[in-house]
Amino acid sequence: MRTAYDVETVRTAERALMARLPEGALMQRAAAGLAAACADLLGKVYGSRIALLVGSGDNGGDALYAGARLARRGAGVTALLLSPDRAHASGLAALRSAGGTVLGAEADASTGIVGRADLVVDGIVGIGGKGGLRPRAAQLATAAAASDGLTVAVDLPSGVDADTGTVHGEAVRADATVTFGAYKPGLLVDPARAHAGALRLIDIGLELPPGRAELTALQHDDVAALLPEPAGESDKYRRGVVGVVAGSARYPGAAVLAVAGALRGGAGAVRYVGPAAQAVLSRFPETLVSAGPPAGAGRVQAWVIGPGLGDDASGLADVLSADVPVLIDADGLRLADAKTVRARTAPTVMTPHAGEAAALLGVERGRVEAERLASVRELAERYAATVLLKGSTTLIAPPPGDGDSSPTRVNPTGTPWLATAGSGDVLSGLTGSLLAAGLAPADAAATGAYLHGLAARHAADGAPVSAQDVAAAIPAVWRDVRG
Ligand SMILES: NC(=O)C1=CN([C@@H]2O[C@H](COP(=O)(O)OP(=O)(O)OC[C@H]3O[C@@H](n4cnc5c(N)ncnc54)[C@H](O)[C@@H]3O)[C@@H](O)[C@H]2O)[C@@H](O)CC1
Ligand SMILES: Nc1ncnc2c1ncn2[C@@H]1O[C@H](COP(=O)(O)OP(=O)(O)O)[C@@H](O)[C@H]1O
Ligand SMILES: [K+]
Repeated sequence: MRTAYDVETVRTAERALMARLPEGALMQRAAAGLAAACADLLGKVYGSRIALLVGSGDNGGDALYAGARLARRGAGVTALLLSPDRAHASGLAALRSAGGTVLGAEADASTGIVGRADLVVDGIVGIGGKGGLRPRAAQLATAAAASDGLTVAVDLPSGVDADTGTVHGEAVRADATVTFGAYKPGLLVDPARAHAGALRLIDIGLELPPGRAELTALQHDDVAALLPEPAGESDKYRRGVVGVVAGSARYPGAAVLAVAGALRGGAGAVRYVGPAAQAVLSRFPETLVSAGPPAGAGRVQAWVIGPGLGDDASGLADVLSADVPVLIDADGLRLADAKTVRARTAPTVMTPHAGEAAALLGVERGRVEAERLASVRELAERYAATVLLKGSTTLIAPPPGDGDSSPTRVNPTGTPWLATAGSGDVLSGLTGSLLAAGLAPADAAATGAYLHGLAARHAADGAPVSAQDVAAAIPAVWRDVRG
């Protein structure tokens, strides 16, 4: 599991550790890790040209000390100082005595040092950054973007918000980020994540309380432990039955795709209720179909409602009053009333994309995309539901009061190839099936998103995919995760 902590928690852990260590020891650990990562990226340190972008805080100190280490290995290192009189004094001394050059940031305009560097080290700001980059810092970020060399961010790409993943104006775009002690939420959530490049975590000895994590990302082992597996005494009912209320005369395909996802999600049977039964049966004869209403369809352990429903709200009351987990997607999100959802006693999972989330929150889509973490948490609170916000970073927020041990999850497996019509329908069926198989709501949502993202990568393999391809690839990635 990857775990991210907010700045306040990291600072507290740093203080506790610093009190036990000699002065400067922590920064030396950070700088050693940073220098090693830079050397890996460069391949050959001797003779390389390195530009350090140095702000006035400890982030700049890390860059200066790492620069000194690289200068001692034969690199030509130049530091560009944003505030010469406030730059980290002992870091500066170390760089100078290792043979590095120190200039004011304005020197870049006349010398073009950043543009010609093999490696640009962004030590402008780290977790002490506030708001958007100030104009001179922003100029350096622009110069780094235009450089021929690679850019490594120290702790965080300067200009992104560590706690929220928002980006205010110009920010450094790194090829890699070397972060210290713990991942910060902004490194895992877009739009900031897209600025971070490849992540490398350096252990500097911080002890972080697991219960204070802001964000977790499941990895193979975590997901493998959650996947349902039939036991010897299983039958189709014990494995769970998922009911799917989806599709319409206009959108029969949404029903087919939701059922396609559901059939691969571990439930023992899939019931389909709605007007697209012929389309579903011709593609998946194993589906149990009925014309409705949902209450008359027979027993189910979880419902999925919404994909391709159009304006048909007729099944909604039955489904929302059922005492089993319900996943609401697509048109269902628009049709469901917040009060009814809040009043449910069994769990509810909602799966909006940014546009749907914006409509539910009454804000512009752009705001949801800029503030994904705040948006998903706000929806989870409003609806007292587990909310899975889809998109370039898929986030899963549990309802408030779900226990401190349940932080927001971020899915690490997505791919932009998933942005294809109908892939969300596959995800809702898949996740509903995992709910029916007995996974807790946040686990079902995180596992569904994980498998769905991996399936898209597997199916795409560098080429466009359709939603059907994604569904068909689920068994292969399930096997892969089980290892
Ligand atoms: N505290 C510790 O024990 C350790 C800290 N480390 C480093 O220290 C960093 C934190 O250092 P600081 O607390 O000094 O803070 P930073 O160096 O991140 O930033 C503070 C400085 O940046 C300036 N600044 C803030 N917002 C700005 C903006 N929008 N535009 C331009 N300049 C801005 C401030 O004036 C201040 O001088 C970490 O990110 C990490 O890189 C590491 O050395 C590991 C150990
Ligand atoms: N840029 C992106 N990067 C990664 N995944 C994406 C991106 N854009 C969309 N997705 C994923 O693609 C799927 C699209 O779902 P959705 O928007 O509901 O489409 P549809 O309604 O056509 O099924 C979601 O799983 C979402 O997370
Ligand atoms: K930085």
